[in-house]
Amino acid sequence: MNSTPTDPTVQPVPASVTAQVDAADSTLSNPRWAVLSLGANLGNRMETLQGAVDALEDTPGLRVKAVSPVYETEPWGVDPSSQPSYFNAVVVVKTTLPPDSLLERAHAVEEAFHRVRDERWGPRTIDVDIVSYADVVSDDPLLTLPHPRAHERAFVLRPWHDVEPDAQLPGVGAVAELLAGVGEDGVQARGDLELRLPE
Ligand SMILES: Nc1ncnc2c1ncn2[C@@H]1O[C@H](COP(=O)(O)OP(=O)(O)OP(=O)(O)O)[C@@H](O)[C@H]1O
Ligand SMILES: Nc1nc2c(c(=O)[nH]1)N=C(CO)CN2
Repeated sequence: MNSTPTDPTVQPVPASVTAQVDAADSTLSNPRWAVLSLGANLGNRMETLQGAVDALEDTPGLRVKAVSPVYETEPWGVDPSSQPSYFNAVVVVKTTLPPDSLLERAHAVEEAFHRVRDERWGPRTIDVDIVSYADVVSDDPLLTLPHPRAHERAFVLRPWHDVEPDAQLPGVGAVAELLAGVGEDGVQARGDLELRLPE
């Protein structure tokens, strides 16, 4: 049976769908580098951080390429005596997931470790934030890139600098310079602890 352009069953594909599929196709054939920040200040912090690294590596379309040293850090953004200290680290990944799927996966990892969201900057078993995704800059509140507070957080910049000394926070500046600007108070290297890079 012939279908002609006037066939009412052949609907044009909306431009927004075409754009989304094209974007997904180009991401699939072109893996991107992304940097994720991990933080934990409830429960067994090391076990949870390692579990999060392993869960990320178990994600189809995502490979963990580098894992930073672990830092014990004062809670940032709140009275530091009001919460337990955090363990923080960053991971550098290469991924064919587009940014929104990477965020979904980050949230799934948080849920797997029973993260509860009640108060802003409240204590948590695990927090997985997307610090940067390739050179993408976006002010979408659902996924702001780079992370809107990464440049003021030594608990992100210090471990990132360890694994990528020449890194740039897209649209903001060199990680080394941002780190020099914020200083390293309240950020203590835990040389006695180490996260394993999945095999
Ligand atoms: N780069 C990003 N990484 C992770 N979440 C983001 C990002 N940009 C925007 N968000 C949005 O922020 C929401 C709240 O995130 P979350 O609960 O992790 O915040 P938080 O860790 O308490 O604070 P902060 O955002 O300051 O780290 C998420 O549901 C997500 O939609
Ligand atoms: N030290 C430290 N402080 C924080 C952290 C964190 O991971 N480490 N995460 C927060 C919300 O993302 C708020 N405050």
